[in-house]
Amino acid sequence: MEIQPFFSWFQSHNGYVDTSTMDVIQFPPSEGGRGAIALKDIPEGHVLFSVPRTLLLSTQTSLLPSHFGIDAWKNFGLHKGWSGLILCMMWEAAQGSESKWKPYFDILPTKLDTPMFWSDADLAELAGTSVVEKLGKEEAENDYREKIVPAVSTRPDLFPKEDLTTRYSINTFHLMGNLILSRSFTLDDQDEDEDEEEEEKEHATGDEHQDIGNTSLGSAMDVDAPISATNEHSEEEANEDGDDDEETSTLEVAMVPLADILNARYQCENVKLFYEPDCLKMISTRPIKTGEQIWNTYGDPPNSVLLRQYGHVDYIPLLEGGLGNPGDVVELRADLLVQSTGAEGSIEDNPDMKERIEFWLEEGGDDVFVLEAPSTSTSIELPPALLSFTQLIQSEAEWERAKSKGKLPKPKANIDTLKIIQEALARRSKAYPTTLEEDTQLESTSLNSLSLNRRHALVVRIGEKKILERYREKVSEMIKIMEAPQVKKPARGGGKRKADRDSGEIRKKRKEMR
Ligand SMILES: C[S@@+](CC[C@H](N)C(=O)[O-])C[C@H]1O[C@@H](n2cnc3c(N)ncnc32)[C@H](O)[C@@H]1O
Repeated sequence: MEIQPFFSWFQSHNGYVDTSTMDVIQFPPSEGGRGAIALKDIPEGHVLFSVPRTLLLSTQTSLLPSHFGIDAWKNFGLHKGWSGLILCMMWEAAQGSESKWKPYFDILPTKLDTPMFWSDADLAELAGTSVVEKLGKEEAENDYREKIVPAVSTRPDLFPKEDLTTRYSINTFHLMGNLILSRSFTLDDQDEDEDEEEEEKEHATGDEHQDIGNTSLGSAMDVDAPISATNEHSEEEANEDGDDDEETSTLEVAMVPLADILNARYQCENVKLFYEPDCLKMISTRPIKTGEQIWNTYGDPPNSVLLRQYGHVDYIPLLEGGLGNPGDVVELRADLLVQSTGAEGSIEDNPDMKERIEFWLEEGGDDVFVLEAPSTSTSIELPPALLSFTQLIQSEAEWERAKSKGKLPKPKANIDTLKIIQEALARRSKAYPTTLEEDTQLESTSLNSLSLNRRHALVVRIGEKKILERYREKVSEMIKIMEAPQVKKPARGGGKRKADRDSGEIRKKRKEMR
């Protein structure tokens, strides 16, 4: 796709792009495909391009909501969640050259690799990973049926009947939804920005630019797992139902032409988007050498999130060897820990357990524990929240103490807690139909002959399974140390026997664990 007509449109609408410094070219698929390249050495703090706010495509800038009528827009629930922006995009695209954004639509992809578009057979390859349960296809399609279809059918003047099965079809809805998912930016409310800027000036921080953050902080298709609550990554994900919580109501989700042409890779970011009252500026955050790719950041999420939101994975050298995403995580759901206590039946049928869980949630606990990839070969730590929760569900004494003090248990590792975690990790591993050994074998023999979707699924699975394996080893080791008999020091004598040396080691480790 030729980029020049897009550049001409961009510049003729007061967009600025330093074409002597950057260009848009085709990189290999493993480097993101189309992206931006530095044409010369770029110092830190250089403005590569600036996008006037009038060029952003959002429900605030599209003419559709006012043509439709703001009251009607609200009556159909289009002011909540992401369906309003999806409808604006479908409508703007349908206007062809009548739309201000025609040259922008001309360069947007028409096919995406996100799992929303995968066959069931390919989706099965993701079983056990956290991609499938968060896909939200059903919820998105409910939105389509309940908001979009009724809205478009009332206004044949805006949405001609002959366009309904093409330009306003469920497929177009998913395409636009996933374009938002992989390319949109979430902007703070402008008035608030101005207030903040005032404040900044008062505090004279010296930084004149407001940092916008990264692309795509969520989408209409984003939903949480049945009992999962927020975790580190879900903060980056907007909620699909667009509930009127204050957080989402002051945010504007917008497509930002040109800013969304930048690829990203784990910790490669060399530019960032900053906002000013009238425009958004892409500014280098470190020096960039001639010929290097200009990388934005998507927040360095794990591969499960990268794949679900963007349709690609990071596959780069890892500290411990092999390739993958250093930001990978595994999610361990609280209900798996409950099942691993041996508690019979569902939580609903177990009033005692239900009370403990409610207490946990009321005290601010999450119902998913995130196990992060170790940053070095020795640095695995069990998340304190995981230990605290397991204490709460396992120990009568801890539960009584927690209730009487109104405080969650201290995160302690004892044999009983660790055995429950060990069992939960074992069950978590069984959620994948294949083993780590089978997957790594496939990776070493056939990765490149697999289809793109299967390759991506394999990389996501391996990343999660490797982390699980490390945590399982760690927990087994902790249990072994705790179960080892305490050996008394020999009263006297010369060289220690091996058993004694080992127990010395064990004593040392026990100390470290306390
Ligand atoms: C914000 S767009 C970036 C521009 C995009 N390459 C284009 O041609 O328009 C995000 C999309 O770029 C691709 N992408 C970005 N970074 C990538 C990477 N490191 N590896 C592979 N694909 C990447 C993914 O398809 C993703 O959904």
